[in-house]
Amino acid sequence: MSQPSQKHHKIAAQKDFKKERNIRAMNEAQAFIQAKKKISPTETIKNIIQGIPYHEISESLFNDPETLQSALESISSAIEHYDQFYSIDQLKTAINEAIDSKISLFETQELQLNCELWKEAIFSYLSIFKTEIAESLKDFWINIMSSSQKYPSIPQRSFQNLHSKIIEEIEHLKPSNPGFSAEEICIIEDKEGCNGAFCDSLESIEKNACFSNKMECTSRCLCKEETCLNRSISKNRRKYIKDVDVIEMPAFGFDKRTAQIILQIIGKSIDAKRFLNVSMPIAINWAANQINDSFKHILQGIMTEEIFNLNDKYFSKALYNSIEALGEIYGHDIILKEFTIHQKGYGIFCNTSQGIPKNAFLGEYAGQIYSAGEFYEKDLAIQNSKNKIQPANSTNESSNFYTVELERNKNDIKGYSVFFVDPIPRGNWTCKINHSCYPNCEARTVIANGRYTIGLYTIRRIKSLEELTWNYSSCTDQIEEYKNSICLCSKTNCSGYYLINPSKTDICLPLAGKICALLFSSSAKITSDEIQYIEQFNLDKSLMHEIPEWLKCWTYTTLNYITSYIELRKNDALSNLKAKIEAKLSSELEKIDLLKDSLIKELTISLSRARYLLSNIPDSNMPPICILTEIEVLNYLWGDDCNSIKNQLNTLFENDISVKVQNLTKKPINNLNEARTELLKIKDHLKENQSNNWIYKGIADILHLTAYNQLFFRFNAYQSFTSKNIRLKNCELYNFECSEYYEEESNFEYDGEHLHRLLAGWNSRDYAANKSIMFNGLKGPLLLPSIQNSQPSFYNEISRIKFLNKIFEAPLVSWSEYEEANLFIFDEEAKVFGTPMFYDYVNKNISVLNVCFQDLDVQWNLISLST
Ligand SMILES: C[S@@+](CC[C@H](N)C(=O)[O-])C[C@H]1O[C@@H](n2cnc3c(N)ncnc32)[C@H](O)[C@@H]1O
Repeated sequence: MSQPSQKHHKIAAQKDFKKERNIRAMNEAQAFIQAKKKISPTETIKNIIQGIPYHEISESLFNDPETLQSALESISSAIEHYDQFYSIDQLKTAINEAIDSKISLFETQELQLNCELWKEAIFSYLSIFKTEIAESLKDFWINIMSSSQKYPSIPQRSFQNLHSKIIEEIEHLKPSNPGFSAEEICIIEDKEGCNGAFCDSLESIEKNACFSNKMECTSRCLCKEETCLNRSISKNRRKYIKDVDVIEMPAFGFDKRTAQIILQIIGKSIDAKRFLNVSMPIAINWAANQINDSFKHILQGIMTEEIFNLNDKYFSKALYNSIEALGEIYGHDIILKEFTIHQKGYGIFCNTSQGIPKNAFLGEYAGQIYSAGEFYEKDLAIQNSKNKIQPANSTNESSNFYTVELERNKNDIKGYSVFFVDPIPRGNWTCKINHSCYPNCEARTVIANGRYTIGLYTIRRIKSLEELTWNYSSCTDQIEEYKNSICLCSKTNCSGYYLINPSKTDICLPLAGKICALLFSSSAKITSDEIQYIEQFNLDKSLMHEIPEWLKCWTYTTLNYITSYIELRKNDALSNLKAKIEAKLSSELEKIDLLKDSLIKELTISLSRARYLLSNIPDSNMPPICILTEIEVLNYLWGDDCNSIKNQLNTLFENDISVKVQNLTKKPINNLNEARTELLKIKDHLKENQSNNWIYKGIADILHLTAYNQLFFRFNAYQSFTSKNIRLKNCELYNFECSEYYEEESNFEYDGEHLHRLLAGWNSRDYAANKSIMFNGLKGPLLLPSIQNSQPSFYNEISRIKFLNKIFEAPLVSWSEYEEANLFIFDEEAKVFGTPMFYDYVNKNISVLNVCFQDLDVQWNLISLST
């Protein structure tokens, strides 16, 4: 009986000081929060709880320091345990549990009662500071969101599975189209054996002599047959079998932005990263239903399922609480949008309870092998066929990234080459393995049974239920395609996209350089020294066989160009890194060597494609570019043709009596210099007599550039042609299962300038197909605006200065990249190309290109343009 009255007495006593205490504590806490502005939610809560005058609430508890200490510790650990995020309700539950677990340990009933009172006081304090807690949560969330905003995120994704049924047999060496002879291309010659070192792990195998030379280890090698990874395929070592060791099923993940948000909530400790990289993906993919609020559902699964350890449970609870707490403030629907999982099609998962060990051979990446020429030919035919049904660009479906490159080694007797393995018409389960930025498998080109093939191996131990992944390292130069390739690997180091955009790296040589190479190849004859130079690179012998002389010259010039470019990059690296440590320098040099390899790869692919085209073109000995002779230039500037500059000027000023251009163009001309002088006179006339008319000043500037140009060239158009029909299976075109019964024929119509675009864009695969990319690149540095069509009405003093500055600062940058230059119009049907900026570049690069060009003397002076 005494106890309840004691409680009443205590409560009455508390009422007296409650008001005063609340005000004081609130002031203290507020002062603290104000002083420290943005403190984390945990800190805010700790400050509030520490500010409570415990001795005033419960003297007897306070007089028992040991008990108080232990009770405070349990509250503290309850707060720490949930880490950064709290809602008031979550806190109450946590503190309730923490204090209740202590109450039964208190010896006297009085202490137990005091403790209850104390708990109530804490709750009332938390309610008083509700707004502060919510504010601090909001601040934290806003910080997280603003720093995660820069990462790519998928609003929604509809993945279309290309084909769900695939063959298990490896049929990758049988050509499906007549004329495609991949079978012979991929046979390798036998050589000596290795010394037995570095054969048993993928990390070290690069150092193995046979492997690095793309040779097969055999009984003549000193390595052990049972452990040699280079012999996995030929020895038919254990392969992992679908539906037994591995299983194909829908695969899910989240984007980089979500991964970053989670990391900021749970921290970046090793355990937190392990939770995100390993446990979360397992939970996501094995959750029974992936519905709207599945994120919370998945986290609940981790908290209850036995396969997840205490760390996983701890982090999933922290994350769960955060999502709940934020949902209470912002609304659950809004917060759940930031924690969404998406499907990435199907994937392959480890289906054995014991997992898969490191360095295990999984299987061959089976598929049809194509040479580069054949592969792109087929790709264009597929596009053509698809466009007939659905116009180009009308679909946002992400592209087909099933094809894998297979490189024949540069030491191979037949020379270096690149092939493409396409699993769509005939592949196996390995083509269903998804990409990851932190993969557990790797694809390697190996030699097995005398042939090149791609083997898939594990590079880490794979846990039961874990998804198998490898890093695609695939490039696309189409920015839209790149942007659509948002990666759902859900890893802490995710790069954001599963494709690489080469323009983001530095392998883009300027278009002027590529046109320059074409220009020199068309005017030169190949010498025996140059042939020897090409031979050093050991390019595929069949690629160089029976090709026109100009293409050999182009190969030489381009190789020379790549070598000089790489040398320049290395010299830069050496001078920049001199003061730095040697290890950094060697890794920088290694990167530059890799860049060289990738440039040579692109050159090889372009050559293979050019050969394919040339076999269809009857006039293939004609080079694609031709420099205009003096007479041709004279005709272009001052001839009677309606497109000559003189006649364009006449048409332009036909009705303008204030401009006496007609009179000036009547003068008979005997040579090129006279024509140039006349053009400059017209330029001066427009500038001086029409000083307020900026339209004329714009034309005058273009005339100036035309008159000073020393090098004009044109593209020789070849005959257009339609490629031979290619038989395509329905699975290559639609999302049906692959079947021999449904086939259709398709081809591609090549226009007369397809080859030019292909060679001018030799490290850009879509150049050939896309006319506008090349034309945009030519605008300005290689093609001047049309005088007749350009009447730059907004051309004024400011835009002129900006425009000239751009030319001086970056003479080779396409004009489509800056606003002022777009005041001019370019003739899409232009036949004659060339600008003084390009001529200047050609002259500067003569030594690099090692081609004689003396007959063009440099007279041009850009500075005179600005006056
Ligand atoms: C070789 S396939 C992999 C199997 C594919 N998921 C399927 O169901 O057929 C490559 C395609 O899978 C999807 N994919 C693979 N890895 C991905 C990732 N990390 N994120 C998003 N999508 C991915 C992309 O659509 C890609 O074009």
